[in-house]
Amino acid sequence: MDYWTRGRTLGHGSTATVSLATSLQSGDVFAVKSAEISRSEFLQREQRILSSITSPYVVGYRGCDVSRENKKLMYNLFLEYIPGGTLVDVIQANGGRLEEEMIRHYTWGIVQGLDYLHSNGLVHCDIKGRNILVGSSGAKIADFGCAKRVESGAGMPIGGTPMFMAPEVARGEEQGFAGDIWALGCTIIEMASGGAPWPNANDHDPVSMIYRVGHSGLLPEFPCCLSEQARDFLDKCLRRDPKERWTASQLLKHPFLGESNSLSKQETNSSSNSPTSILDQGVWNSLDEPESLEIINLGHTGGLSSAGERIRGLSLDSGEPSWDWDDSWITVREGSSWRCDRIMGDVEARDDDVFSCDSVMEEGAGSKELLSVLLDINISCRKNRWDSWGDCKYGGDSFVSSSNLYFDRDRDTLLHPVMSRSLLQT
Ligand SMILES: Nc1ncnc2c1ncn2[C@@H]1O[C@H](COP(=O)(O)OP(=O)(O)OP(=O)(O)O)[C@@H](O)[C@H]1O
Repeated sequence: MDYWTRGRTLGHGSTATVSLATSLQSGDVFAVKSAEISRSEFLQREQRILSSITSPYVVGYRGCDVSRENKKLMYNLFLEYIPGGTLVDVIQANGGRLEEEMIRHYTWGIVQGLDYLHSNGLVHCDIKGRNILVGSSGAKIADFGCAKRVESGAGMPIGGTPMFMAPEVARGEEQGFAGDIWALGCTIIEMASGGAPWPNANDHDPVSMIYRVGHSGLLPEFPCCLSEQARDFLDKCLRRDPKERWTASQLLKHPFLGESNSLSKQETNSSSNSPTSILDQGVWNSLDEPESLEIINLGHTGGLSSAGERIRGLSLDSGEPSWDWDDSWITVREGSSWRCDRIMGDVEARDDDVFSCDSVMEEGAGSKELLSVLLDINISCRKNRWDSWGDCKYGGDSFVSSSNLYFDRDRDTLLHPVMSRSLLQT
């Protein structure tokens, strides 16, 4: 890609912003996922993975470059533009839940994608509706910022979204192919119910979420609207023991996908980019047409001016659980630790204070057992009170997306999304 211009924003994650773009030579439209180069570790990891694979069920790779915009060096990953939005957008556009025929259709595409990835030794690690894009031929797996190769994955931190984590992943034991299958099961629940796989869980409280998934012995509730066949499929995905879960290639032969699946097969055989089914047509009609592209000429970024506004923008626009942004947060990176100069309840936090799990647990909610394995966490807390776990932030040497909680096992560190956003701007 030689010369290109950036168009309207398609979406935000906290690791990157995705915009529409157009090639000045060919006029081709594509998506560009960009992050400041100093904060592009996840994006570069995604580039390494996407550039090595190609499948109709995975968002297509189109190249990468580095640009200078607003005096900043940006790392850009070029992707196939998928106009239908994410699966979550499609669920919302269909009144909050999908009919079983649509669930079958999208599930078939996701399982095809997983079968391809797994047979190439790749684990996605963050399957969920928000990371599935919907094209004219069905579902395509996107957002490979957490993905890893099984042969090199042993030393890598566990990543993903707590609400979609398999029990063995939540316990920090392993994150393999079977973890993606569990997350697929959670995504089916998302499609069938329009809600979270653990409906009563507090997704602002990721630590207790992880504890519940990993140690409670419970399963997410199966939506009652599903047929027996679909419930049986779900049962094969949501086994707590990863060895009992079916593989993607087994799932492709399950009657839920194997029978009466003419829609999926017919669409895969089509090379057209236009919607080819009534179902898709409904989706397209409900979504915005792309706006005309605005040339920015690699030297201008429009939009939000101050760092604070940009942070708030990330917080508000991500569409993820609304992590509170509060100006009373002060987090400063200093050496390898984080400091906070606020008074919090009975505890005065001084620079570089390190709170033990016990002192935190006096005020924190639940999950002591899990925290006991996370020693020496550096914690900053909001002014005047210890809040729930969802409002605490945990130090570490990385940054993450608004929806994801990263668990850095080398440093025994949990990273909280709010902190990631402040990290992005400091
Ligand atoms: N190829 C694409 N075509 C169209 N829209 C896209 C494309 N890739 C991403 N998007 C939009 O941009 C949003 C953010 O993309 P993505 O999830 O890849 O970013 P991220 O920074 O990795 O996010 P996260 O915070 O979930 O890790 C998506 O939810 C989607 O709305």
